Amino acid sequence: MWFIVRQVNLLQFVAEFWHSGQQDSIMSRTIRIATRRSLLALWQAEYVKAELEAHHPGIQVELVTMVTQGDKILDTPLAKIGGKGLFVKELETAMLENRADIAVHSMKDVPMEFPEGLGLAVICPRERPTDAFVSNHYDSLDDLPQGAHVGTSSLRREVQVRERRPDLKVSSLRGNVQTRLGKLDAGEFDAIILATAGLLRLKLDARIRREIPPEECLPAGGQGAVGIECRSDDTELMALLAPLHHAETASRVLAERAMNRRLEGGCQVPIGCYAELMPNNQLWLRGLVGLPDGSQVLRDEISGPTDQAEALGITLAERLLAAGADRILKQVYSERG
Ligand SMILES: NCc1[nH]cc(CCC(=O)O)c1CC(=O)O
Repeated sequence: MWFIVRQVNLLQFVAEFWHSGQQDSIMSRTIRIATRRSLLALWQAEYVKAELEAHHPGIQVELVTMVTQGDKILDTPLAKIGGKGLFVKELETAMLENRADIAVHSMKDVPMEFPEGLGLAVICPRERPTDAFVSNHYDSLDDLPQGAHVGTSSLRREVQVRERRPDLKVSSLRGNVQTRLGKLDAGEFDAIILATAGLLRLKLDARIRREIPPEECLPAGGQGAVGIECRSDDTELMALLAPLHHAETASRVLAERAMNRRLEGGCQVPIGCYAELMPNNQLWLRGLVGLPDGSQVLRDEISGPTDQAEALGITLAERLLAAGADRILKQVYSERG
């Protein structure tokens, strides 16, 4: 997390550099965006392309599309294939080999550590961070009949669904957003849970039966936020990216990722965390760790100054660990291999 902090300071520097009238040579360069080919990944890359073009008229931006391990392995639950960064490694290699300049990521899929030579330059404004209940027949989890079948790709959602409704059958649902909706429509599930942000970005708002509030389903760290990774030595590029950075979102995601990192969790673990900005520069962070069957769920929360986002995340993680999160996570990892 120190990396973000360092990069944000660096951003201040490059913003000044930018305004000091050095932009002419920069405008002639082409920015290559490495991206996966899923519609959601392409939406995010196109969003960054459009933002760069709006801030820097005349600049050239290209998409370089690629397929990642995470796109290839579709028949195994994410928790089993594990491997942090399943969706990012190929994009990172492309940047390190100078076949691309930036990669655009959903922050919830970005591993905590970056390879030598790469770092997170920018976090863009957050879309809605919640999960969405999607069904062709029912309005909400509470509305589902006894024993109904729910599909979800994440242990975090499974914990919270089973805690609320131990009678429901929850199974793994993999694939991109369209694939998952297709499985629902084919009748494989009575309902599925997806990130609201993905549905909104793909103009699938009509599929959302209910936006689940964080009290009922605490989101994953970084959910709904898009981040931009680039080579750490490319200060010229960072100057161009600087206007896309959103400090409020960055503070929230910093706290969430600090908690995840201290718990050694990623997107594929039964951990929820969600930070909100409150009046007087306060940050409110909530965290959750649980067993996928919902039989044990730990929750805690913390508030403090926004400029201590990272420390708040670490403290909350340590409180959860002291309350037994360690034991819960060990049990989950040993069961899921
Ligand atoms: N794990 C896949 C993933 N990564 C990011 C999003 C949605 C958009 C976001 O959180 O920014 C999704 C789809 C989902 O969980 O339904």
